[in-house]
Amino acid sequence: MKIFTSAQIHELDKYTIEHEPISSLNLMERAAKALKRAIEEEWSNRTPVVVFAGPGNNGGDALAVARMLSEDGYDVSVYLFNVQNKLSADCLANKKRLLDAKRVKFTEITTNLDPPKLNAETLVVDGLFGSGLNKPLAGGFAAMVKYINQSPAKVVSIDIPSGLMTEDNSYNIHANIIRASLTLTLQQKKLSMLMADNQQYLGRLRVLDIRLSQEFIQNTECQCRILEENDIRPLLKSRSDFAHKGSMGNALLIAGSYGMSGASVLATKACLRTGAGKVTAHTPKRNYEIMQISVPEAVLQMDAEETIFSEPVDTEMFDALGVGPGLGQNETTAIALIAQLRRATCPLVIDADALNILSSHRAWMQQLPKNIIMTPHPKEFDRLAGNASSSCTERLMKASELAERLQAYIILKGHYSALCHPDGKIDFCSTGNSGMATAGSGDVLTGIITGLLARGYKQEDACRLGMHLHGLAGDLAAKDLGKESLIASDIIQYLPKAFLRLEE
Ligand SMILES: NC(=O)C1=CN([C@@H]2O[C@H](COP(=O)(O)OP(=O)(O)OC[C@H]3O[C@@H](n4cnc5c(N)ncnc54)[C@H](OP(=O)(O)O)[C@@H]3O)[C@@H](O)[C@H]2O)[C@@H](O)CC1
Ligand SMILES: Nc1ncnc2c1ncn2[C@@H]1O[C@H](COP(=O)(O)OP(=O)(O)O)[C@@H](O)[C@H]1O
Ligand SMILES: [K+]
Repeated sequence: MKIFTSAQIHELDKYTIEHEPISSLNLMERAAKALKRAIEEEWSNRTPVVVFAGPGNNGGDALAVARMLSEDGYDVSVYLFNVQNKLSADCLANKKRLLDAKRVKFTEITTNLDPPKLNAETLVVDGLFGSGLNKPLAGGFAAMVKYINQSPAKVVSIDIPSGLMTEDNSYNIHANIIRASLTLTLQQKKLSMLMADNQQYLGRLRVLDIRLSQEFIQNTECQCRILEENDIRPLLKSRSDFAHKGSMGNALLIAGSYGMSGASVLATKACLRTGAGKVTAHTPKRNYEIMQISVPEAVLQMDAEETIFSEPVDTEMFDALGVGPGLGQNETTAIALIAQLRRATCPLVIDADALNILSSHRAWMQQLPKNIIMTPHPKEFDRLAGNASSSCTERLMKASELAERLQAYIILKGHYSALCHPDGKIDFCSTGNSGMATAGSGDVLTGIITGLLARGYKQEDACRLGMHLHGLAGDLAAKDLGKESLIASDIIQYLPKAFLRLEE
């Protein structure tokens, strides 16, 4: 699914009107029908409805929805905000249709509003502003939003909670954004809807297909998209009948320190489960028995040190290197790590403590080879960037800039993990669930991506497929085991089923 900007959404709207062709008023009618249907699926016509409509097309949608709900027997009161005496053409047309229908209580607000009582039974339809919002809400609109938010009423937002920007909300006024129970967004999710810090406004999110031009959607380039199973399936490599372990990729993982051998166990197992022919784990001596017993399929390469990673190793015979999980941040390890990164001859994934080490030696970042893959979670990214971001969108934009500057692939992990490409594009992962918020999940991802690189996937495909498989395995595990009890090893255990699902 492509994520268009508000400017592109506007173009898409226009293109559909011109090329379907359909009048803009009929397109609004189509959107309103879809909205009305979705509302009726959740609330019966015994629910009193209060509609707040703004002056633009979001308000137009709301007025059309009000008319349709009233036709279906709902008791509807409408408040149309027209403080500048300027309504969009379709909003005005829908005001007329609504008044002609004569079924609703209608108030047009031109100065001050004496707000209606909103109780727990009331359903508020929020159609104040949609994708045309161009600055934070203030004045009477802000007061209205606060009034709605403080009421016990349920709120359904049309297209986007009023006050929330389609893209960046870093500088928005957060108290002046509607907190919806349900958001019915039109055609596609908006960028701001993927950010963790905006979830509080959205409530449940549903996307309604209003049949905007597929031709435009397919032919228009955009910076961001959500990867779906259809995008991922074609990436899968087949396995030749004549495959042997020497032809299926040779992976190296440098992971684990004393007390953190589990990280290397998880990464190594995940790497094996991803199909690599051979996996070598380089780890401190003291982890020998643990590794040997936990992952008998792996080849072990012991560090000279008992408890830490201390010396770079030759990577010439390997097809991929993953480094970082459970590595610790000892100064000796830091020096070994940077030497390792400099001399690595194969594709590289760096994660966890390897990223933390880079954060405390940021000058070294300039020496990183191109096309390196980094997999920070938000805190690791903030350390890497040198300062905390004020919002998730700001962090994402910084990650995208860093990926361009370093010519690297950066996976900013979370719900909707974001893969930032060296060319500025961003792919969001659609799989994964909150059950995966458990220690070790990230080590599993590092193992998976390293395994895919060893199997011969190009960096961008290894990242895309790796994120998707990781989340899908987590989703399949959660289906059987529930989210609460899920642990990182379960993700590994469900990797085979994730592959099977993609191969279906
Ligand atoms: N995309 C589609 O395919 C379809 C879209 N549809 C619907 O259209 C919606 C987009 O409609 P839209 O473009 O008219 O914008 P909308 O959000 O109603 O607001 C614009 C008005 O708000 C004003 N304004 C802005 N910020 C403000 C502020 N802070 N405080 C005060 N005023 C502010 C702005 O005034 P301006 O600043 O431009 O003078 C202008 O008057 C979209 O979300 C969806 O619901 C469907 O009908 C059909 C298919
Ligand atoms: N709520 C969630 N939804 C989807 N994926 C999640 C969620 N929470 C965590 N994950 C995934 O789990 C992994 C956690 O990684 P990380 O924080 O590095 O864990 P650790 O360092 O403990 O191994 C990431 O890939 C992340 O995308
Ligand atoms: K809205």
